[in-house]
Formats: sequence, C-alpha cells, structure tokens
Amino acid sequence: MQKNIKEHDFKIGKTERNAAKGHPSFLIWFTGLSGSGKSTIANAVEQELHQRGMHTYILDGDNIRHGLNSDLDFSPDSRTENIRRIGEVANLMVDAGLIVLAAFVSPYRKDRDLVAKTVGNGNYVEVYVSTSLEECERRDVKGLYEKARRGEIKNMTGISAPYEAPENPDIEVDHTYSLEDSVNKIITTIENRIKSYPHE
Ligand SMILES: Nc1ncnc2c1ncn2[C@@H]1O[C@H](COP(=O)(O)OS(=O)(=O)O)[C@@H](OP(=O)(O)O)[C@H]1O
Ligand SMILES: Nc1ncnc2c1ncn2[C@@H]1O[C@H](COP(=O)(O)OP(=O)(O)O)[C@@H](O)[C@H]1O
Repeated sequence: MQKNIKEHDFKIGKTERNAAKGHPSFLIWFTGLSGSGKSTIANAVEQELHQRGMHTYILDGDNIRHGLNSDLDFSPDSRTENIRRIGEVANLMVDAGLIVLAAFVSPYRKDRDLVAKTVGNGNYVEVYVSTSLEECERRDVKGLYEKARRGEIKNMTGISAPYEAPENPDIEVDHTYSLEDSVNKIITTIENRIKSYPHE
C-alpha cells in the first residue's frame, strides 16, 4: 500500500525539537475502565508538568471521538482502529516535542502494544488506572453503567465487553489513591524517566 513513498530527510528532528524545548518528549498512556479516573488524573498530571514549564497535550475522547474518530463506534474493530489512529497522532506529537497524555479505555492489550511500538517502547509510559468495576459503577459519572445494566448500551466495557488488564504497567493507581497520591506517583516516575534520557 505504501510503495513509492519515500520519506524526506528533514534537517530538524525530534532531537533538535527536544533541545529547543529543554525536555524529552514521550507518551503517557492512561488505560482503565470508564469512570476509573483516567481523565481526572491525566488533567492533574498535565497541570503539574505545565507548572514546571513542560510542553504538554492531552488526547482524550473529547478531542478524538468527536473529531478525528467520529466515524467509529464501540465494536471491537472500531476500538482497535480508534487506538491505532490515536497511536499515530500521539507519535506525531511526540516527534513534535510534546509530552503527550492519552486517556482511553483501550481495552485490548494488542492495541496498547501497537501504540508502544508506534511511538517506540522507550517513549511509552503505561499508567493502569485499576479502579474496580464496582467503584466505577458506584461513581457512574455518565450514567452509562446503569444504561448498560438495563441493556440499553451494548458493548459496555466491564459489563458486556472485555477489558484486558495490563500485565506489566509502568505505573498502577486505583481508587484507594487520593488524586494527589496518584499524581505524585506518576510525576516521580516521569521525573526519573526524564533524568535517564541522554542530555541532548
Ligand atoms: N460501550 C462503551 N464502552 C466503553 N465506553 C463507552 C461505551 N459507550 C460510550 N462510552 C464512552 O466512551 C468513552 C470511551 O471511549 P474510548 O475511545 O476511550 O474507548 S476505546 O478505547 O476505544 O475502547 C468512555 O469515556 P471515559 O468514561 O472517559 O472512559 C465512555 O464515556
Ligand atoms: N482518587 C480519585 N482519582 C481520580 N478520580 C476520582 C478519585 N476519587 C473520585 N474520583 C472521581 O471519579 C470520576 C472519574 O471520572 P473520569 O476522570 O472522567 O474517569 P475516566 O476518564 O476514566 O472515565 C471523577 O468524577 C472524579 O472526580
């Protein structure tokens, strides 16, 4: 499909852009059930990074499922395509020099693995928000679980569609963590990650 396409050798690359911004760029991927806290935690982590002068961007359902992926539903194939496209977008943003925070249910392990491969494993930090289904249902932020239990929503993750938990996430937080504790745990890991990058 991609025959006859040759990449141009541009002179300004990720290395130059990271040097200009003063920090490395990578992807922080939040996965977990609906209502587990992905967006809330990603938002708080972004605020913390922003305060430290870092260049960030959040990808989540609001800016992706209403726009780029508005043609996709919640069937298994659509979810896979949703995550594949998001991985490609995140890769461009990481290449552009941003610390990207992505908050998606992303229920399939193979799809998350593809994202990690797309951005490069060294540029992928997986955060598993492992809040239990029971707690997510208790919160029922959007009323989706109640509808799913009534059979009004098909393919609801955790009820009538699968969620494959990460086997080896870089970070795991759940509802026993306060928001502040979750943010601190993630920021500590990110800071260590940044220190381990070669100074460019
Ligand atoms: N069937 C079903 N299953 C799960 N979630 C559903 C469903 N229908 C709608 N929603 C709402 O859509 C949000 C999940 O979208 P994602 O793009 O993150 O899903 S996925 O990664 O493609 O599985 C999810 O948002 P969050 O609550 O922010 O996770 C839900 O609000
Ligand atoms: N410790 C916590 N960490 C994150 N969110 C929490 C916590 N305790 C309660 N919440 C609430 O749970 C809900 C999580 O919703 P949201 O962040 O939209 O989840 P998701 O993006 O995974 O669907 C929010 O209303 C948030 O205020």
